[in-house]
Amino acid sequence: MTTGPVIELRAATKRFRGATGGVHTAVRELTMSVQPGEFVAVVGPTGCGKSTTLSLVSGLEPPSSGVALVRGEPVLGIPDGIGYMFQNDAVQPWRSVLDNVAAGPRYRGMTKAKAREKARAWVDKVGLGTFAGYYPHQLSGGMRKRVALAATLVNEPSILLMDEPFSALDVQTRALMQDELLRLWSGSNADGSTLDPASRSSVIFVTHDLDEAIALADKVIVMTASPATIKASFEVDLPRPRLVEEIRMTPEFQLMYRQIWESLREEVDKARERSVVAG
Ligand SMILES: Nc1ncnc2c1ncn2[C@@H]1O[C@H](COP(=O)(O)OP(=O)(O)OP(=O)(O)O)[C@@H](O)[C@H]1O
Repeated sequence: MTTGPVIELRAATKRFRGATGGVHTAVRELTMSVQPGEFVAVVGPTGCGKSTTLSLVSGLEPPSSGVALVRGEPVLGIPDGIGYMFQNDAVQPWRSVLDNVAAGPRYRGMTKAKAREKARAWVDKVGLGTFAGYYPHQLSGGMRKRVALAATLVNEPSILLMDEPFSALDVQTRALMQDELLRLWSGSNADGSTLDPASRSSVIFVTHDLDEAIALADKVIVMTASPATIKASFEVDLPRPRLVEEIRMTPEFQLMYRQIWESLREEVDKARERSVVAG
């Protein structure tokens, strides 16, 4: 049983060698941690190094210096129990909804019958019960996103890494998916009960959208313009369960928004100025 943070980056730096031989620092001396069951949103200007930060946690990229730890162990390769969701749907077009969701459990060695049974439950949970036999091209973008969410959550990840998963959706569908994510992450049941917070997945959710970050998260981390390091961290002291469209209307939300935007705006402006100079 892990007692400390589930995810920790300690002074993690990531440098990439560019195509022309130069070295680009994407992430600089970044220190952050995520506690068991904590939902952390990361916001920062375009291209600052948010995705690279996730790659350090997932083991897709080793740090150039500093350390990345998952459950107190240095990350060497992809740690167990990690689920991902990206902007792209990542659904398999040749598989039905049910078989897309069953693919993870099958890959992990479950029998076809068991995997489909488990997948069936998740397809129902994301509201696609009547579409289980459909193929991705027969679904809307929002429905494909539900498939991707079910296909990730069916594996019961203890760590969920999300890189702008809803940014391609229209505003209404996006709000529905945000509510759906919160409901499933908190383990809400029809009787109103929820999972003990420490048993929930630990989430890092990267987004450009400050509204989304505050509505979803327990903590919002603001990153600096490139290279990414932590500029500031804000605890989001808003009650749960939350409905994103409702929580956004509250004065507490709007106050938080103004405070965090103050911090983020400086970095967005820096990044814009640089892109004008570079352009
Ligand atoms: N594998 C790689 N090789 C070389 N450079 C890379 C690599 N991955 C990322 N970079 C560079 O690192 C910087 C940060 O990229 P990253 O994708 O982490 O930023 P981001 O904040 O997620 O961007 P966005 O907001 O646009 O999604 C960019 O300049 C990018 O070109």
